[in-house]
Amino acid sequence: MKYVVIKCGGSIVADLPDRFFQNIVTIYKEKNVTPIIVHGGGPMISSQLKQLGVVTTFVDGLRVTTNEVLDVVEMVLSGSVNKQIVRKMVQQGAQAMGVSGVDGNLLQAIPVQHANNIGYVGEVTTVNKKLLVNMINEGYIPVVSPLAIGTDSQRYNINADSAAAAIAESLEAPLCFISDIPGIYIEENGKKETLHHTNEAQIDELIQTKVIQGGMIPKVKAALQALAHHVPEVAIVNGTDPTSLLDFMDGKSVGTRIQLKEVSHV
Ligand SMILES: Nc1ncnc2c1ncn2[C@@H]1O[C@H](COP(=O)(O)OP(=O)(O)O)[C@@H](O)[C@H]1O
Ligand SMILES: CC(=O)N[C@@H](CCC(=O)OP(=O)(O)O)C(=O)O
Repeated sequence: MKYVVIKCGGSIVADLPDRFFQNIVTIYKEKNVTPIIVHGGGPMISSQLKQLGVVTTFVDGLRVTTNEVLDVVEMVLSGSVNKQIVRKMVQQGAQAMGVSGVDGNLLQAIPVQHANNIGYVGEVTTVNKKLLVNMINEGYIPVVSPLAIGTDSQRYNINADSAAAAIAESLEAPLCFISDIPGIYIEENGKKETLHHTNEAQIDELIQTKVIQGGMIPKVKAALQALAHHVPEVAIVNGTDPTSLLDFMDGKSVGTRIQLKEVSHV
């Protein structure tokens, strides 16, 4: 069976047009490729924390996660955002099933290694592929929220880009990041340009020079990690562009394609 992992960023989820969800159904029903949706929800978590008067901070694009923060992360991601996406898919005539990475041990994690103490932030060690495949065989499109469980039953907050990469690795499936930008920007002669292709060496340089910042850091790191572990293709595309996802599926030039090594594109 052919799969594609579609990661919907929290920056764009609320603005994704019906057409985007129709395109996912087209991929499933007409192209015979099974989509697995993984979503974020960073801005929604931040706004809920703000309403509760909890200060939130990020280190290298990862949210410092105390137990108090973790409660809100789980409520927002596995509750409202996950169900919003499931409903959108159902509206387009698909059977979708929302699960958190905690359910059925879908995502198992250990604490992320970081120089600072960033709390209950995890990195995925195991994906329960059998559970995903069972859901798919029953005719459901999985919609996954990025929490995970540890061997000690501790919950972990997982950056959604890295959760999507781990799932793509386990299925050896292409990975498409849906975001609020048309791809990775660079500055050329004082003008913002979108890179059509990039690779590990250039990404390292763009992080060093702070051209790539914030939430883009875990995204490109997840992309490179996935490519190093049998994921055949990765791109970052804009979710409001009506054809970007279908163009990605058709191998057309869209957004920023990421490769490990520089390849000539003439
Ligand atoms: N070089 C860059 N090119 C494009 N976006 C960048 C770059 N550096 C930082 N960003 C930021 O990364 C954001 C996308 O990452 P993130 O906020 O985590 O979104 P998502 O919701 O897709 O996970 C963009 O909205 C932009 O503000
Ligand atoms: C550890 C960590 O940072 N987790 C993220 C999980 C959500 C996420 O990644 O959402 P986006 O895809 O919208 O960025 C967070 O708490 O914001």
